[in-house]
Amino acid sequence: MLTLESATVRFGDRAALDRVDLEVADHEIVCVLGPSGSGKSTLLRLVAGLQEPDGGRVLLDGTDQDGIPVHRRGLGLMFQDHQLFPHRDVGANVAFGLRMHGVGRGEQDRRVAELLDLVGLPGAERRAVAALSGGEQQRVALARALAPSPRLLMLDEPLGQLDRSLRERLVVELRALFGRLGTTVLAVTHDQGEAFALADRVVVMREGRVAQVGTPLEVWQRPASAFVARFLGFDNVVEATVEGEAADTAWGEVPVPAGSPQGACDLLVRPAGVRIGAPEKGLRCVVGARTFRGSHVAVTLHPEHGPLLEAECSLRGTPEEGERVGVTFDAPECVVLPAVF
Ligand SMILES: Nc1ncnc2c1ncn2[C@@H]1O[C@H](COP(=O)(O)OP(=O)(O)OP(=O)(O)O)[C@@H](O)[C@H]1O
Repeated sequence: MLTLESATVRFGDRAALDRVDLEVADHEIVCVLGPSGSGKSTLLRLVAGLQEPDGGRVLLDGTDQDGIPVHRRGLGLMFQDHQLFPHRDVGANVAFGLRMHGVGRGEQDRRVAELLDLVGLPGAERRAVAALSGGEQQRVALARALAPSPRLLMLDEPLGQLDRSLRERLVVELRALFGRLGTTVLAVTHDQGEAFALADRVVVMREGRVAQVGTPLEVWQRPASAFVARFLGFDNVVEATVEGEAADTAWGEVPVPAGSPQGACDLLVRPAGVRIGAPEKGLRCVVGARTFRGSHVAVTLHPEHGPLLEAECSLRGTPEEGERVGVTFDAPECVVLPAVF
């Protein structure tokens, strides 16, 4: 469906996109993630035709899009700078793209009603946009983007302005809706929870390049680098030298799974793999801050040597702040990361 071949965009002497290759298959939901300034919006704008490439190609269904304007690319855009028309009602907003395509009035009305049903706002045609909640406005914007049946739907921070609980609910609804409609989606978000819940595949960007592509599970289980691991919120990352099934680190020797790459690397220890026990066994630590996270408690540990460690404790098994403990590590939760980009 969508192919980027060595896509490059420069602003001055800085590459906002640097030889990016990417494939999005029919019916696939791909989310682009990355820190601020990593090139996510530039990628979206390039595919939309709002940004000229300085190198490489954008192909849609095998056709080079060079010189094809935005409105001829057959895309649905739900961008932050494409807000709803505040003085038109919901129906007129949703019908906008259909009118542009010269769809007749009767067909417009039928399609608008169908889309409002789909996004969970049945019968909302005559409501004023200004009187809708943030979540409802987001659904109207989505219905408007979907109305002309785009071959590719592009979303820029689709749920950005909504509060967390609404986002979590909508993201599940969106995934189900796209699955039902068979919509191909390319979305950009800086919220990894949102990306992981929505996407079939995620693309993690760093400084204009792709740092990792994979299913949410693959990326979560096997971050490709220390950068990706840290971006996902894992802080227990240290330099290490692996020999056999042991890694030599600033925390001392840490066991790693059989078959791990050998030699100099970065090592990720997931918080669930940090086992807290009696002070006489393992790495001596003092318990620091404890943060309640709903299903568990995140505990910061100050080791006698090496950087701070985060441990995941059950609600009942959390040690007291200031307590002296001993830490051992679980090999299955230790991931050897290639020491590259
Ligand atoms: N029109 C422009 N002129 C000059 N530099 C630009 C322009 N647009 C983007 N950039 C630069 O290109 C880089 C990538 O920007 P981009 O907006 O694509 O990042 P992003 O990942 O979407 O960030 P954010 O999450 O903050 O929106 C940044 O360094 C940015 O400053």
